Amino acid sequence: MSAATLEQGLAELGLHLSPETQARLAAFAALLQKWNRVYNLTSIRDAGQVVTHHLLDSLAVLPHLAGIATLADVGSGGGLPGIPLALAAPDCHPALAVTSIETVNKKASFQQQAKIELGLANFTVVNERVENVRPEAKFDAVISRAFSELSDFVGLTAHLLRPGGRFLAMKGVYPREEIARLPAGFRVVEGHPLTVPRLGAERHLIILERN
Ligand SMILES: C[S@@+](CC[C@H](N)C(=O)[O-])C[C@H]1O[C@@H](n2cnc3c(N)ncnc32)[C@H](O)[C@@H]1O
Repeated sequence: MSAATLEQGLAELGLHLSPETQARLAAFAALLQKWNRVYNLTSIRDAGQVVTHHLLDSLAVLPHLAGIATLADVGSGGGLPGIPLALAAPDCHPALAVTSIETVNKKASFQQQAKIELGLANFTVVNERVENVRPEAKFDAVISRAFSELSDFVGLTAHLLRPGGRFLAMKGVYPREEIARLPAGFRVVEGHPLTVPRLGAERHLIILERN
């Protein structure tokens, strides 16, 4: 993994993370690559692409998390975007706690191992189908990347949100057709184009609320 690519990418995102946090992000990337061989966590195997497609892509949403203290990452796979967000939070969003929900046991086990190895106090793993999760306290927001189309995302996760909570959907091209298929009771309140350094692909963060 190129530490310089990460450092430069973070600067382009306007994120000021300490050298220690950057080292922990690099350590997570190394864990992901190491365990990918066994657990098949991601199709991305190139070290540089792990930085752009996983670390920087996940962290690009950070400026849009203002006011959110509890965040559920649904269908998190190898811990994306949840683990990079939890790693960066102490430097730029100290109130943030991330709960990661993943149904596949081996992926959740990887995340638990990463939590232990990286000492992630603000990160919790739940190995369960999201529809079966009944949190003690509902979340300020739920986020997902590459999980499902918008209508399924809101349908499967609405029970996790506190009143006034928000759905954050990380998407590629602006998902006009998915928005048109949203069920009644949900609306898009913000749509942000995201520029992820060196990714070379469109990204959008779509923010939704209940009506
Ligand atoms: C395409 S992967 C995306 C993983 C990660 N978010 C990323 O961007 O790399 C979708 C993940 O959602 C998980 N998943 C699918 N249905 C789920 C459900 N009902 N509850 C929890 N996780 C689910 C799958 O096991 C898979 O790991």
